[in-house]
Order: sequence, then structure tokens, then C-alpha cells
Amino acid sequence: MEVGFLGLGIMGKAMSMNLLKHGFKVTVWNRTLSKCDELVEHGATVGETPAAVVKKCKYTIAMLSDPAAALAVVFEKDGVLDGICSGKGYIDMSTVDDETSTKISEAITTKGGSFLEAPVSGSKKPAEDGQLVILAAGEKALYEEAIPAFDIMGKKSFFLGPVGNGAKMKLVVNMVMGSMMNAFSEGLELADKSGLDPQTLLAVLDLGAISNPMFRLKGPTMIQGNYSPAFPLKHQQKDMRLALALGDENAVPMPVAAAANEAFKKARSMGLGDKDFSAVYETVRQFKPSSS
Ligand SMILES: NC(=O)C1=CN([C@@H]2O[C@H](COP(=O)(O)OP(=O)(O)OC[C@H]3O[C@@H](n4cnc5c(N)ncnc54)[C@H](OP(=O)(O)O)[C@@H]3O)[C@@H](O)[C@H]2O)C=CC1
Ligand SMILES: O=CC(=O)O
Repeated sequence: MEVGFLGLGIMGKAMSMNLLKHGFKVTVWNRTLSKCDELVEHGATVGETPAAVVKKCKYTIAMLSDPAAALAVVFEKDGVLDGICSGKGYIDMSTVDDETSTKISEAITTKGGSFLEAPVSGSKKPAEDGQLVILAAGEKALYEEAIPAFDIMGKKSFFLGPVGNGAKMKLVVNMVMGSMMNAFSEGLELADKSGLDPQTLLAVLDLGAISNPMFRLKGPTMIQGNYSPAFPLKHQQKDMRLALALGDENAVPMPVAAAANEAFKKARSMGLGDKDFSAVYETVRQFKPSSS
């Protein structure tokens, strides 16, 4: 099966590599073309533009940074819209808001193509291991056609109904995750400043009711101050911003998420946007008393 793949960042590279390793023929495109090289070494073909990829493949997957990127790849010259037609599918797995997804869906379906949004939960390692959780919504027939690929990239796929529901589910999940990361950062700092061993805090947390893989995975590297990016902080802040907008639309008070968003914004202003989202720890860690 020939599939297209647009966007070879942290996630797209791992996901398309898995498809290749499991026997899919993959045609890739990335704005910075040099990022295609490693995929080519593993058997991928390169398309010169998104339109060229879409013209060649029965369906094309995209994994792009944010709404602006997702819209650019579809609507700009030689973009997805220039290649899409009846019988072809477009699957956007980027994390965007439902308005962006709906705009893309309308443009694709107006040209006769079919559209599925399918954002994912899970970071670099789950992407490498084919352990993502896929949150699909849109054209059911395209979802069913894509199941063999989803089964390679993920451990579980959900079909959530009409376009927008996948985007919303992903934003709700990441709103919770971003808020938890901030509470965790404050807990680490509080333990440290009050004379406790943060490593012992990790052990205690891991044995109790709020034990979770994120604390387990990120805790040790945060204590070391190692923020090598798996999930870039700028993307987590984008997700908080989009989730807060969804809260506005639905009149849902979200004071905890709003505070977490401010912390991620502060981290971005400190130059930490390209670090892992756990670098938000630095926003509380920096306020060290000068002599004590
Ligand atoms: N990393 C993670 O843990 C997870 C990320 N996500 C979501 O997946 C998406 C991708 O994340 P990730 O791979 O980490 O991000 P990266 O920042 O590593 O990659 C972003 C990709 O988007 C491309 N891009 C950005 N702007 C444009 C544009 N204007 N036109 C064309 N291409 C563009 C980049 O191209 P170029 O190489 O040229 O810059 C790159 O291929 C995001 O929506 C993120 O929120 C979801 C789950 C987990
Ligand atoms: O969007 C990020 C994730 O870890 O999921």
C-alpha cells in the first residue's frame, strides 16, 4: 500500500519510519527537505511538494506543528488541495483546534476527497514504539481504510464521530497533561526547598494513587535539568491556548489550565520553547533565594 506522509518532525519521522518498517511504501515530504534523507535510506520516496505526494498516493497523512502549518500545507500553492480529488483521502494527525480541522475538511471534501482528523496521544517514544493512542473523527470509510496504518503507529484507535471531536478530545487530554506537569514541577521544587529529597518524592508518588507514566518518565530527567525535547514546550503551550479557547466557547471555567498556560508562556519567554515541555519546571526553579 502506497501512503503519503507530510511533516517529518519528531513525531512524523518516527511514525513514517514505522510504516516503512512494516512494509508500507511511503512517499514523504517535509518543508525542510533534508529531513527526508533518513527516511529515504529506509526505502521512502520523496515527493517534491504536498500536491505531488497526494497525486501519487491513495491517502496521505500529515503531522505538522500547529494550525498555521496545517493550513499552509493544504491551502498554499502546490499544497494538498492541488492534488486531492475523488477517491483520495487526507488524514491530518497534527494537534489543531476543531475550527482548523473543519476548514481543512470542507476544502478537501469540496474537491471530492475524503478527510479524517486523527491527532495522537503519546510522545516520541510511543511514536517510535508504535504505541500511540489515535483519536480519529470524520469520514468513517477513510478511518476503516487507514486501520492497517493506525495499527502500526498506535496501540489503540478511537473513532469519535464528526470532524472536530478528535481535535477536541486531544485538547482536553493535553490540557489535563499540561496542568499536571505544572503541579508536578511545583511539587518537585517544594520538596527540594523544604529539605526533602526530590528522588524520594518520585518514589512516594509512584506508589500512590497519582502514580503515572509521565511523572515516572519525566521526573528523573527534570531533576537533572535535562530537557531534551520529546514533546516541545512550544507545542504544549499551543495546546493549552487552544484548549482555553475551547473552554471560552463552552463557558467552562478553567483557572488551573489558565495558570498552567501562563507558566508555559513564561517558559517560552525564557527561551525554552524548543526544549521538552517538562522544562516548565525552570519557571519555578529559577526563583532561588540568593543566600540561604
Ligand atoms: N512531540 C510529541 O510528543 C507530540 C506531538 N504532537 C503533535 O504533533 C504535531 C507534530 O509534533 P512534533 O513532531 O513534535 O513537532 P516538530 O516541531 O518536531 O515538527 C513540526 C513539523 O511541522 C513542520 N512545519 C512547521 N511549520 C510548517 C509550515 N508552515 N509549513 C510546512 N511544514 C511546517 C516542520 O517542518 P520543518 O522540519 O521544515 O520545520 C516539521 O515537519 C504537533 O501538532 C504536536 O502538538 C502530538 C503528540 C505528541
Ligand atoms: O501531545 C503530546 C503527548 O504526549 O501526547
